[in-house]
Amino acid sequence: MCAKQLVLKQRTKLLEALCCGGTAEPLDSVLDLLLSWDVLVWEDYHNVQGLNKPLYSKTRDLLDLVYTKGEEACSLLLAAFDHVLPEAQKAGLSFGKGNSRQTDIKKTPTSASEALLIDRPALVKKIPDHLDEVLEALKEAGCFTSQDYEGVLLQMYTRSQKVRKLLDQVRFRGEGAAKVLLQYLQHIDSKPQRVKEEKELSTEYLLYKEKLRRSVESQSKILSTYGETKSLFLDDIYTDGLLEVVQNDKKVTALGLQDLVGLLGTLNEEADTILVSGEAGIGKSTLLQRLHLLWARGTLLTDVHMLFPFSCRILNSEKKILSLKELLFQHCCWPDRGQDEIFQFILDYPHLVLFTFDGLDEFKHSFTDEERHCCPTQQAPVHTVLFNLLQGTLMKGVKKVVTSRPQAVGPSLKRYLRKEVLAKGFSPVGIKHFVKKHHNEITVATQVVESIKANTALFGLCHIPVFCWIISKCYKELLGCGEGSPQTVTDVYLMVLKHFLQKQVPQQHWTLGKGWLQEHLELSHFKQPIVNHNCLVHCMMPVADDCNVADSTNLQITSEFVAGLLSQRYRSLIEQCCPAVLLEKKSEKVMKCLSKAIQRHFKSIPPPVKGEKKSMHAMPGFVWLIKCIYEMQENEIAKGAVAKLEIEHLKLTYCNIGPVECTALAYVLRYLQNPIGLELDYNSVGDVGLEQLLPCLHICQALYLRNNNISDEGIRKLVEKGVHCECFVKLALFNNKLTDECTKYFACLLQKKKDFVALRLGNNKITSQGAEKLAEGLRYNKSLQYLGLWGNNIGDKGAEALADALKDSTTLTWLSLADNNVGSAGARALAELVKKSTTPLVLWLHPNCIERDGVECLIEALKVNSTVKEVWLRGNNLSAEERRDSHFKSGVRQLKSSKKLWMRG
Ligand SMILES: Nc1ncnc2c1ncn2[C@@H]1O[C@H](COP(=O)(O)OP(=O)(O)OP(=O)(O)O)[C@@H](O)[C@H]1O
Repeated sequence: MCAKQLVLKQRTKLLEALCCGGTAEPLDSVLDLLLSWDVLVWEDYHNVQGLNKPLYSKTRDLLDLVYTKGEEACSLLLAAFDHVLPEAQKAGLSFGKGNSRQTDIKKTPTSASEALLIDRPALVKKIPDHLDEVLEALKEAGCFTSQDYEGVLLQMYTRSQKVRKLLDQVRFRGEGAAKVLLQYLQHIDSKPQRVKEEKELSTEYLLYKEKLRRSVESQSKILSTYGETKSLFLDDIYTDGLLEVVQNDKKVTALGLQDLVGLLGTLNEEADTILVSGEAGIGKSTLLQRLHLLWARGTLLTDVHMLFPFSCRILNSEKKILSLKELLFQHCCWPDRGQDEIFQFILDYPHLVLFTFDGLDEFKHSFTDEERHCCPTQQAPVHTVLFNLLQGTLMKGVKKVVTSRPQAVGPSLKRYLRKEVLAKGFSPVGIKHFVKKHHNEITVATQVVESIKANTALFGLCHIPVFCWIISKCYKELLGCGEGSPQTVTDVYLMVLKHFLQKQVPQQHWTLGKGWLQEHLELSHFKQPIVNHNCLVHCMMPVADDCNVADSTNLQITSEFVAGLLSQRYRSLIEQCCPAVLLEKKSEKVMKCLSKAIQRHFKSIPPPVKGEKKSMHAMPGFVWLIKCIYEMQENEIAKGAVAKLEIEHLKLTYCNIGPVECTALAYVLRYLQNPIGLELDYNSVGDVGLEQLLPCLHICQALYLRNNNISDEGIRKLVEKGVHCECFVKLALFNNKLTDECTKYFACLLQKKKDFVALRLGNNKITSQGAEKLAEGLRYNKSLQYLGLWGNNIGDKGAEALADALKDSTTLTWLSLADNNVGSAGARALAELVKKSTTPLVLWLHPNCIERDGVECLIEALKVNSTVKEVWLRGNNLSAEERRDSHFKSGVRQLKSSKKLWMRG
């Protein structure tokens, strides 16, 4: 389709993509590019910008104007959109072939004004850091009046808008002004930007900075825990948790606290807001507190001069309208003198300032970008100020870190995020460190660690720091309970209850069984019953009514607990608040609700496309339902909920599944009647979660665990069980933490399971040694169809070993050794495999370092064997000359046209 047609056909989508953020920045950036590429002349630009035109009208006018300019202009317009829009907003749009050649070649300017026009997109990025000095230079040279000067600095403009105003004004002032600006910019290039030296800064500023640091330090030194009287110093207890970012290519990368504000994981360079998201109790507030403390001590974020910490819960109580200036000074730290000067520093050096907002999920207003507010000294309701800060309409350039539970962050906020950091709680080593820090006595710490490790369900729970804290706090109950250690969240909550009750009663009552708890609940140490029977079933109503429970984390947490309390195990505990018969009824009702809700989920699956499996993609709330069932610990309920379900594939990608969720899933899914493919890609299963999944491995025909932080140890346990599971035949482990160590387990799996079909191990750290080990297992296997090792480093030796082991295979149809450092020696060995293959094999060898002789061997092999389907060789080591060689070309041409060979040249 030609560019004009693309613009016309996608008009609505283009309009929406450019304007949906509500800010003029994307449109302005497109206009900059079009001016620079000569698609628009100055007059066009002013016509589009118009006076007081709404954003949508401006964009419509631009689309109309460029459309009338013809095919080439439309092609460049699409290229500009492609350039400006963030990836998330490009979905569903086609930008055609683009006009990349033209956009890459810069015209040679014939005047200073033209040079500024051609470089406009780059200047808009560069000048903001030097705005004041550039303005001074223009004023000094007599090119700008005071009015011009002030007109550029109006507070309603963002930083890049100020630069555009400056450039427009320079153009208006003529060639002389343009020359002065160009000269000054050349001068800037040779000297790095610097903040005023500390000694040049006023005493007021320095005193304030010190006061702010001291205030932040004293606020963050002590960990605020639930109802503790004793102070707990953050330094004594802080344990590093796991942090991850999802990059643009969907790759998950681990992150340290020092990288939180850095470039790693940036998705949208224009945005300033960094989100730290994670489930309840995963440690978001504690992480922020640590960040504050380290900044205040000058050991982290050393380039940040001022850090302003906010709590969204406290902001809720702000009823007055107030300006940003008032918000900063009244809520964080009051300047004793020089308010204006200090605030001016913040405005002048936004990149040296950081705002943090803890607990956005607790803020009573939901995020919206409908109300604009961009003036830092103008008053507005606190939610308007906060939302405009997060969007970047207000104080563009100041980095903001905001924490929230995931449910509270919708798509409207996501589009303003610079990056999203996922807090994933403690690693197994982290759990050990935390417990050791918590207990001074090493013997107690060791006992607690041992008893956590001995119970895998509890071990899973402890990766959530708040549970780790509870367990450590209630260690006496854990170690001396005599009724088995906690398995469910309900068990843990009741343990806390015992802990508090125990503090109120004399020492002789220290046998802490369930009976003890019941006795004390009945003795009514509390004036009111702990649980009101009306609230019990009420909590479960959203399930019955099919409301969107996924929106409310607190409701989810409460109803999990309620489900646990209503189970057979604990019902007796609450008999005092409700007659037994009624309780029985309520419990039955809850069970029905859960079972029905699961059925409803499955009924919503559309009928499978012919030839495809009946697949269900879990809706929000599915995992929570499973967790409620787990809390009840009654096999019959789990069985009743899933036994009759007919699905072949269950997709739970990006569902925030960690070890706790794995325990619940395995508990319920083990009752499925027919084997399924269980897809858990892009979660945080880890080795602990993988172990938790083992009880349901017998119903897994396929297990997909891409991007899940799994290491060799996890694989050891998986294979130990997997070899005995009859229907388990496919495994995908792309992008985990696997090394050569795991290949001996896979070799054993392949050797013992004669029907294993697919093994995908791409993007791990397997070398030639691992490949050789794997080959030992492959020699015995007569069933494998798919073997994926893309993005490892098996080299020639590994390729030779695999080719040799697979040469007699009658089943292999896909082998990926793409990006594995394979050279010609490996290619020659693989050519033998290609020659002998009796299957429609597809072989991926792109990109590697195969040279001409290796490629020729593969081509010869392909000519000999017509059953082989495809060989991919793009991105290997052939020079342009070799590719042009006529003999070589004729060999390739025929294979390429029959689509058997994929290579360039
Ligand atoms: N990194 C850590 N080191 C030591 N203890 C931690 C850490 N993270 C969390 N904790 C413990 O877990 C408790 C809960 O953590 P925190 O309040 O930070 O979680 P959160 O994710 O902010 O929870 P919510 O979403 O409920 O606000 C803390 O009070 C502390 O006892």
